[in-house]
Amino acid sequence: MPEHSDGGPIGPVDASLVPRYGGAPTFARLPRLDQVDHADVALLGVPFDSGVSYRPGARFGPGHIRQSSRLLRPFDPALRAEPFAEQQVVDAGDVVCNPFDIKAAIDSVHDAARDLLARGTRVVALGGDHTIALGMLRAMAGHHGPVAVLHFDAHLDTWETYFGEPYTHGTPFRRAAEEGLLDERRCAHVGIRGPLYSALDLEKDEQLGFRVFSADDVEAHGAANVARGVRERLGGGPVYISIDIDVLDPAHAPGTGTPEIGGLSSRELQVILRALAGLRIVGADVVEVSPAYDHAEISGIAAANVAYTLLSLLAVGSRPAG
Ligand SMILES: N=C(N)NCCCC(=O)O
Ligand SMILES: [Zn+2]
Ligand SMILES: [Zn+2]
Repeated sequence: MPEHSDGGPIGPVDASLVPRYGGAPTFARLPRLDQVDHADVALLGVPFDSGVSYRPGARFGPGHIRQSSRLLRPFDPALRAEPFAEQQVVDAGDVVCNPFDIKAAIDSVHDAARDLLARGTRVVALGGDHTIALGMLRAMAGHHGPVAVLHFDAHLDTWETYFGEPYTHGTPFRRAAEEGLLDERRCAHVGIRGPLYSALDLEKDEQLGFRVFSADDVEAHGAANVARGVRERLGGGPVYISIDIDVLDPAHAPGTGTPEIGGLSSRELQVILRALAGLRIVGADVVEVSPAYDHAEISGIAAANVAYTLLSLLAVGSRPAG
């Protein structure tokens, strides 16, 4: 059982008392949702990858990210945060997603996130392929109204259809825009690169309300300057952060389904994420980790640490002002 610290949040199992390679397989060895009275934040596994266009396997992402989260420690020096002590964080287990019915799977993600939000619990989803962001965004907009999306990815994911199918991992943000879930004045992609289908892809993407901060922009201007531009774009309203692990260069995250060269380093991603402290983050996801293509847990550890930074940002953002 995880540690209770004098009536405050129940944190992870103490790694100085119980070896971190043993114990419960929850994210960071945190308590499960059913072990606490109230959760401020839940990690929610979404083992689903029926929306992929190339390499499969992201359905095994949640388990892999949890396994790779065992080395996380309680204090985040970069943000001067204690993400597990300042708020009650739990592992809410996995959504039951139908692998043969994509629409039904998106509904299941929506229902699970909606129910957590209704109980005052913010959600960080661990995918799964990028299709699942649509279910998350439906829940976010249902609760908060249209939200800004800050989307880290090599890919736009605003394409129209694949094989005539509207619900895939290359199309969630187009569907979300069509459904009115997004505040189109405040959305942005970070890390875009690689070949497109046509020059029109970028024009259509812009019409949906996205501003592109490309991987080349990060190289030319530096991560800190890009982060400043991103913050300006996002403004003060609710923000949903969606992180496709393929935003990282394949050297920094080989375990993914549609890798593209010339990506961000894990360091650059950390710099940009940490610069978001203080924004009104209402939810997030980390998607597209496909463990069969991973080596030495490189991608799993990147994803686990990115999720940790998201938890720190949520802790910092919910501190009383002043
Ligand atoms: N969401 C991710 N990772 N990839 C989308 C790529 C869609 C394509 O194959 O064109
Ligand atoms: Zn991608
Ligand atoms: Zn994606």
